[in-house]
Amino acid sequence: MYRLKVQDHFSSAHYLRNYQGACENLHGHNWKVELVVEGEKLNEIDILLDFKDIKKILKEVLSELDHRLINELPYFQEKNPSSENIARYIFDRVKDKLKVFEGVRVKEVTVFETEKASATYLEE
Ligand SMILES: Nc1nc2c(c(=O)[nH]1)N=C([C@H](O)[C@H](O)COP(=O)(O)OP(=O)(O)OP(=O)(O)O)CN2
Ligand SMILES: [Zn+2]
Repeated sequence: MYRLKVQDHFSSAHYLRNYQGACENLHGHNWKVELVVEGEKLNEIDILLDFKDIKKILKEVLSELDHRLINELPYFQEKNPSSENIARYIFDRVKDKLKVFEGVRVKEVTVFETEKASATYLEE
C-alpha cells in the first residue's frame, strides 16, 4: 500500500448556526487542508499518482470554497460549515475528480482551522 499526502489552503468566511458562542457570528479562517490518497500499484515509472495531478485536483476543489461565505454554497445551506463538514465536502469532491485515475482512492481529508485545531473525515 502506498499513501501520498498533499497540502494546500484557502481563506473564507463562515458562521456556525445554532452555536452557543462567538462562532455563531460571521468570521473568517485561513484553513489549511491535508489530503491523503492511497493505492496498491505503482505505474511504469514507479509512482502511484503524480503529485502534480493531486495538487491540481485539490486546488480545483478548494477554489470552490476560497474567498466565499461558505454558508451560501448549496451544500452548506442545510449542513453547518463546521470543519468536519468542510472536510467531508472536500473528500467527496476529490473522490469524484479522482475517478479518472484507476487504482487511487481518497483516504482522508484534514481541515485545520488553526495549527492547534483540525477535523478529519476518512473512510476505511
Ligand atoms: N469541532 C468543531 N468545533 C468548532 C468548530 C468546528 O468547525 N468544529 N468551529 C468553531 C468556530 O469556527 C471557531 O472559529 C473556532 O472557535 P475557537 O476554537 O474558539 O477559535 P478561537 O480562535 O477563538 O480559539 P482560541 O483558542 O480560544 O483563541 C468552534 N468550534
Ligand atoms: Zn470558524
